[in-house]
Amino acid sequence: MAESHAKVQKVGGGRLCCICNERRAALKRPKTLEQICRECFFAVFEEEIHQVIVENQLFNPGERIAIGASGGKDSTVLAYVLSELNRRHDYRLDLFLLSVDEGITGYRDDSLETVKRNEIQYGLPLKIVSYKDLYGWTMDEIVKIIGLKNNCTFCGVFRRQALDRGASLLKVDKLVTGHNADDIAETVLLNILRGDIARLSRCTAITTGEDGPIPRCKPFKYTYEKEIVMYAYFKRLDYFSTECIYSPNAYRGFAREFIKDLERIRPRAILDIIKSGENFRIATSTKMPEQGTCERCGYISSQKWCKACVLLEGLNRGLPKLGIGRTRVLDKDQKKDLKQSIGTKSIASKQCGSLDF
Ligand SMILES: Nc1ncnc2c1ncn2[C@@H]1O[C@H](COP(=O)(O)OP(=O)(O)OP(=O)(O)O)[C@@H](O)[C@H]1O
Repeated sequence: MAESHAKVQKVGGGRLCCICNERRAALKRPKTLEQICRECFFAVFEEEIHQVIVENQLFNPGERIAIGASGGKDSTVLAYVLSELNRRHDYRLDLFLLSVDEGITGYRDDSLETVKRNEIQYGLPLKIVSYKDLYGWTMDEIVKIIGLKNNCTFCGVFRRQALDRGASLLKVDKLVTGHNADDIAETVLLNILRGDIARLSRCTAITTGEDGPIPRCKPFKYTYEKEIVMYAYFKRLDYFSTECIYSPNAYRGFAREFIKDLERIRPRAILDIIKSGENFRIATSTKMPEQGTCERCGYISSQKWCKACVLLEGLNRGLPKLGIGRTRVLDKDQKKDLKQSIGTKSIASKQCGSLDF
């Protein structure tokens, strides 16, 4: 509701909450610009997420659910709110925290300490899987070789698979992540800017991977980042707020700033971009990649080898740019050898590994 529509009353110099009309307003809700009190903010924030869960039938009673927990604000609020809603509405879910340790000194080691505290605070069992154990490399080691420019490709591709592997170790039915409305609007824009039709057609789905090993859901699909921060602040949740030290992704940064500018002028812009993304119709003549399985590790892939295996092969052969479209670094024989083993003409990838949720 726009502020002009909200019934605004004042008491002793302060406005009354436009929802309960009893308590003093403590904040202006970023999504609607309503002046509301803290208690009503908690109630509407949680109720909207509950409605998204119910309307989209995200869970079934008795399911085991892993929460992708990075220690950051989004996944911390997700873990907290999901445990609350699970109790309040008797979802009957078995919740777990699942963290991926990418091996980034001074960043992930600190944020994992936060997740370990969350494990105790929320009473949710925690499983940690690491890049070092799964792939034999930490991100610190990869960055030493590849530099800062393309490291997000490695990290995004490896994390996606690591979360699936962790989820399968936990034997869960689904994995939920803290991707919020801002993240999704940003990804819609990036996929348009890159002309990535395949990703554009799936990036707004609230549940993905239903045909893969473990479906993924985004209960915060319509939740604004600013509201998540406010919720965490007012609830005094314990989360880690430092940005990744290896994340210079300038292109995504511009998209993010652009969306924040639009939001300042018109808060609904975020929801409208998501809606536009949902309503794109892909021409039937557009060729879409066919999903199969990686011949090497068995993970889902539209090529002979999955992206993680291609990147890993490059690292292990001392040719780290192999999977990021730098085939110029190879001589003729190496290129031929590579094509045979990977079974694809083009192994070029997108710059950012996190365009797929
Ligand atoms: N290392 C990790 N371990 C487990 N889950 C992760 C990890 N990194 C990201 N995720 C999951 O993916 C979601 C989106 O991650 P992203 O890197 O975009 O971080 P973010 O938007 O800052 O989220 P957060 O505030 O939770 O860190 C997170 O909310 C979380 O659910």
